[in-house]
Amino acid sequence: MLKRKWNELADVKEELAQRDWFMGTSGNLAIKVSDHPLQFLVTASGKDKRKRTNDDFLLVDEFGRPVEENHLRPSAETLLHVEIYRKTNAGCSLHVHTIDNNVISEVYGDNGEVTFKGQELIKAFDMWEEDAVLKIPIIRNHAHIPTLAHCFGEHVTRDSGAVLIRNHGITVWGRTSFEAKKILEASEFLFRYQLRLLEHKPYQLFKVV
Ligand SMILES: CSC[C@@H](O)[C@@H](O)C(=O)COP(=O)(O)O
Ligand SMILES: [Zn+2]
Repeated sequence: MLKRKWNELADVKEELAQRDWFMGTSGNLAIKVSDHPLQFLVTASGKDKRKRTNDDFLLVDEFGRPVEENHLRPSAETLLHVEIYRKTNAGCSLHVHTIDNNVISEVYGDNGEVTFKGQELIKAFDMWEEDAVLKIPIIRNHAHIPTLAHCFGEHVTRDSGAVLIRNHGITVWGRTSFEAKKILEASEFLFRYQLRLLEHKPYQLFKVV
């Protein structure tokens, strides 16, 4: 089981690396391994996530503490992943920094959310109605990680979702790694679309959905 989950997360990491979504060692990923006790694999802190090595992940418990002591440190943002696995049935959570998600978080940060409507790709969030509105919350980038995790956790109410951290990045989660990756890719598509749209229609910034 552990080996299978390890390889699954390593494959996701490789795909996201191919998209160049781990600039400057940023980003962290996690995958649940067991519910009782709650344990998940998380990326080791500060690594170049474009490389595939035997030190890429370590197993942590429900508090984000390593299950076995070794030379690896869990991601500095492990507590955000803890929020997800404690509160939902999610199986995988992904955090990346991209230019697009950072710019969107700054442009819409004062609103506390960015909304999308009338876009085919919001179906990736399981929203199928024609007039559905997707809201992605934007939270402050608290340097104190327990505070950041607490603010983040207030938006973790479903088994899949996405939260932007202002001028930092996005964290998404899903029941499976497939779903988490789908939500991440759809979010980045929507962000790039919105930024491109603003180049052509700057007044769209003030449009209320
Ligand atoms: C220099 S990368 C930025 C980090 O502070 C952090 O935001 C991040 O995403 C990666 O931290 P990590 O501890 O490697 O998981
Ligand atoms: Zn980060």
